[in-house]
Parts: sequence; C-alpha cells; structure tokens
Amino acid sequence: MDVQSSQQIIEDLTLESNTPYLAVVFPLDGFNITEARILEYFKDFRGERYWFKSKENMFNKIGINYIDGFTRSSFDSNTLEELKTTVFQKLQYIKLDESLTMKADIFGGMRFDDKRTSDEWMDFNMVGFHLARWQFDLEQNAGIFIVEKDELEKQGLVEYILHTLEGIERTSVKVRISNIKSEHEIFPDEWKELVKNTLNVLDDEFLKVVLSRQLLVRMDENIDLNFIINRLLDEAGTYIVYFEKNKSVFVSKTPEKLFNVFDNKLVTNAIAGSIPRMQDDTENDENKAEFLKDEKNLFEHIVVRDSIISDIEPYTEGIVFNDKPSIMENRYIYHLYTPIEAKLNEDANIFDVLYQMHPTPAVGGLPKKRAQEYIKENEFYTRGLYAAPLGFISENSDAEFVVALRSMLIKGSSATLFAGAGIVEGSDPELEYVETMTKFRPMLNVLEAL
Ligand SMILES: C=C(O[C@@H]1C=C(C(=O)O)C=C[C@H]1O)C(=O)O
Repeated sequence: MDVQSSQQIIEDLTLESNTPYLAVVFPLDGFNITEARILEYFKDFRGERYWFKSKENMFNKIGINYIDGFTRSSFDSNTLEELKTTVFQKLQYIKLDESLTMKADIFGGMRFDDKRTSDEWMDFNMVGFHLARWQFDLEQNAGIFIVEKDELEKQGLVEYILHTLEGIERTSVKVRISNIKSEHEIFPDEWKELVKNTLNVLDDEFLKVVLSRQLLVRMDENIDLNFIINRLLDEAGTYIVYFEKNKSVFVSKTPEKLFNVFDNKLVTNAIAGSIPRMQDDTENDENKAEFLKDEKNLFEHIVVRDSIISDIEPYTEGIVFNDKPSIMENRYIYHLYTPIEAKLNEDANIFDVLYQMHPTPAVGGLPKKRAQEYIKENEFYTRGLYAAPLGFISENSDAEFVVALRSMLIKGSSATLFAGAGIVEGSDPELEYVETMTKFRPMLNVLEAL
C-alpha cells in the first residue's frame, strides 16, 4: 500500500451526504498479522470482538468494536432484512487498492430458542447482528476501517490505518496459562433419567429429540482470553467461533455448517449419527464400515437429511445430494455426512432461509416444532447460543452460518460446556451419555494446558 497515492485517493474522494460512514478497504499485503495479534492489539475493546474462521479456509474474519448493527427480542425475517439493508446503506466505500473486493459484514445470530428462564445468557441478545469498526479477513488478506464522517479527518487517515497495522504487527502476545481446578457435570443421573423417560414419549410421530447437558469447568483464576485464542488454533478441520459480548465470551469449534451462500449458490449438509473415534486405525476402519451400515444411525441421518431438503425447497432450485452418506472425520468423533447444494432463488431472504432451517433435526429433533417445545420444557437449562445459528452476512450477499456445537460460555474463571445427543427409538441412555462426554472433548481440550 503506497501511502501517498492512497492518501491522494482519499483526498480526491467526494463524500456523499446521505451515508454517515466511510468504509475504507485496505490490503494487508506485506504485513505479518495474525488473529492473536489483532485481538491483543485491540484488547481495550474486550466485549466487542469476534473471530470467525471457516473450516474450509474460505474466510477468516475478525471484527473489533461494534459500532452499528441491530438487536431484536424476537425473530422476524422481513424486519431483519430491512434492518440489514439499512445498516449496509449507511456505508460509502473507498478502496485503497482497486483489486480489493472485500465488503463489510455483519456478524451475529440468534439464540437456540426463546426460553428466558436463565440469566447466564444475559449478555447476548435474542437476535443480534453487529457491524464492527475494524474488519479483517485474513483469507482475503484485506481489511475495512469504518469511520463516522462527522469525525473524519481525511488528512491523516491512511497514516492512521498504516500506524494501526504496524502496531498490530509489533504486538507481542503474552499468554498466561490457566489450569482446570474442577469439573462438575450438571445433573448427569437426572439427564440419563430424562433420556429414559423420553424414550417412552417417542413414537411413530414424535421420532427424535436431541437432549443436551452442561459441564461446568472452574479454572484456577480468571481465564486468560489469549490462552483460549491460542488453544483454538490447535485443531484444524473445524470452524472457529469466538464471540465476545459485554463480559461473556462464547466459543465453538463446531464441525457443522448450517448453510452458506457464495455467488447465489447455497451449500448445506446433514450431519447426524455418531460414533467415537479410537486411537487404533484398524479398529476405526472396522467401526466405520459398520457405521455406514448401522440402521439406527442411518435412520437418524436420513430423517435429518430429508428435513433439511424440505426446509430449503421453497427458497432454492435444483437441489443436489448423494443418496448414501459418507463419513465426516473429526478428531474425537465420526459423523454420517451428506453435503447438499442448490441454487438460491434471487428473491430469497437470507433470514427466511436461516429461520426455516434452524434448528435442523440434528440439534432439535422431529417433528421440529414438537421437539423444540420438548427441549424447552424438559432440559435443565437454557441453551442460549449452544446449537444456535451464528455467522455473517456480507454486503455482497455472501453469508455463512454454523450450528454452534462443541461450544462453551466463558465468564471470569468459569466455563460452561454444552453437548447433546439425538435420542431416537432404541437409543441407550448410557451410550448417549458417553456420546455427550465425547462431545465435551473439543472444548475441554481448549481449556487444558498442554
Ligand atoms: C448435539 C450435538 O451434535 C449433533 C448430534 C449428533 C448425533 O446425535 O449424532 C451429531 C452431530 C451433531 O449434529 C452436540 O455436539 O452437542
């Protein structure tokens, strides 16, 4: 980035009077910038930082300082679409390098459901999307700085951005290792009892419900967020969601895409049916072969797949998927997996798609509404952002949302971990309990100093 010519571009710019913000798009070429350094450099914005990394290296986004956006106490697609449009209409763009295509994102999502009985989620809105002042995408190697026009000083603007990037580059990230002091399972026996009772409620109509539980982990002192950020990078092949709001941090290393849209192509997937991954590869190969033939798991998988397909039908054309699932391999667990693709209708509202798809029966159940009610009434806590749809929508209409599994809520020195398992006819409460143990693993691994 050449300072003089970039500054000239700014000087030559005519500021539109109908947009309150200027969004300066800048390249990151030549800067040695990492996620940890950006987050550390902007540590004073604690509570207004997010980091969202694709599992397929499609994007790696960091946002700092929530300056605009919208929150709602209930979900209404049309209103949300209007609010989104209004936010993006506030931006006038200027690119410091013509080749840059990056556009601003809003980041956020909605809670799993509207249960309101617990205040542990108080810091997060029912529905909330944030426009960050600083937006970086380390995959696109570019960033955006959004500044209020009435505070804009054109003269030093490029210098200021450069100075910030150099500051980030020079930042040394100190990590204080925290140690786990105690782990406390919340109502494990009661949960197995609930699974047992649920098996009596399931029938030819009420086919499946996903039941989840919590594990409370206390650390020896306030959890150092740099430590968490560092540990999150440890395992490839999952998404990374790191979402700060006020005094809380929600973290997820989910393998599960809800959907994404790039260039009007919608990609989603069914992920349901699980077996643990063992140490021994020969054993794993045998288990995988069995897994692909296992009727309980196949049944569980196919109902999820078909439900997703009927959810996206109204908004898409030409849905494509394979008849037989393959296996998604994670570090601790295998899942049956079917990728699904379609062309998104031009007039489709992305919030409609989101609302229709969530919760997939992989995290809710079937029929969807009945399962959601059952979860709301019978689980021992409020899911909040666990299993919720979180992601970004870009001004160019690209979007990606995940299902926030393998997740935890951090406050001070404690972390609450979440995990669930699909209960269908024939489920064994003890095995489902063990499955949830396996699903706590990714977050326990993040908390454990190695
Ligand atoms: C509910 C969770 O996982 C979901 C349930 C699965 C299952 O029941 O087999 C598999 C993957 C996820 O869709 C969780 O991780 O907490």
